[in-house]
Amino acid sequence: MNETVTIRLAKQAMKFSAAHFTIFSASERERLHGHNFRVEVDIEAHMLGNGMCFDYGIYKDTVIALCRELNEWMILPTRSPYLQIEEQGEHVIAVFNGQRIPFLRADVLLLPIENVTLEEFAAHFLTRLTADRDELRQHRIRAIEVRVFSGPGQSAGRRLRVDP
Ligand SMILES: Nc1nc2c(c(=O)[nH]1)N=C([C@H](O)[C@H](O)COP(=O)(O)OP(=O)(O)OP(=O)(O)O)CN2
Repeated sequence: MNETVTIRLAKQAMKFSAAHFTIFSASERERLHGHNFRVEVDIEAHMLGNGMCFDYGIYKDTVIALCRELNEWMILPTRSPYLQIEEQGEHVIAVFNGQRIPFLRADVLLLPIENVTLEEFAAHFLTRLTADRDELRQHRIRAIEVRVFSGPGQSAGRRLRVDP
């Protein structure tokens, strides 16, 4: 059974609201703002007989849980070449181009990404969804693509092919 199928997961619950600013260079960034982000996942897999591939409910729950992890935070990147992050008591200070931008620690989520962009969010979800390679092989998954939207008509997709 070598035929493949693509499962698309784009449930209403695959969303998160977050604040951020995109950094364009060592001296240029956006002002602080937020979005209602949406996530869609395409999973290409082999059919397993019985008229189906793997049970996609597993990944539906995982994507929704990952969205909840990112929901209602001010998100800062820990791997930016242009932003330093200092933690001082109850505050997190984002240091950018000589500016010191304070946030309450309780409002901040530090993510191991280079920039808070659609591309990096897509990579974050993809990394988490493909962490267990044995599970992917067990489900005979060939590739996963994650697409993150910052609003209608604006998204970035990242794709990973899984070695058989
Ligand atoms: N390659 C990328 N470029 C930009 C990104 C990104 O993630 N990757 N992100 C931004 C901004 O953060 C984002 O676009 C700002 O939102 P903006 O588009 O201005 O506002 P809306 O989402 O509300 O869209 P409208 O066109 O204003 O309706 C910029 N570049």
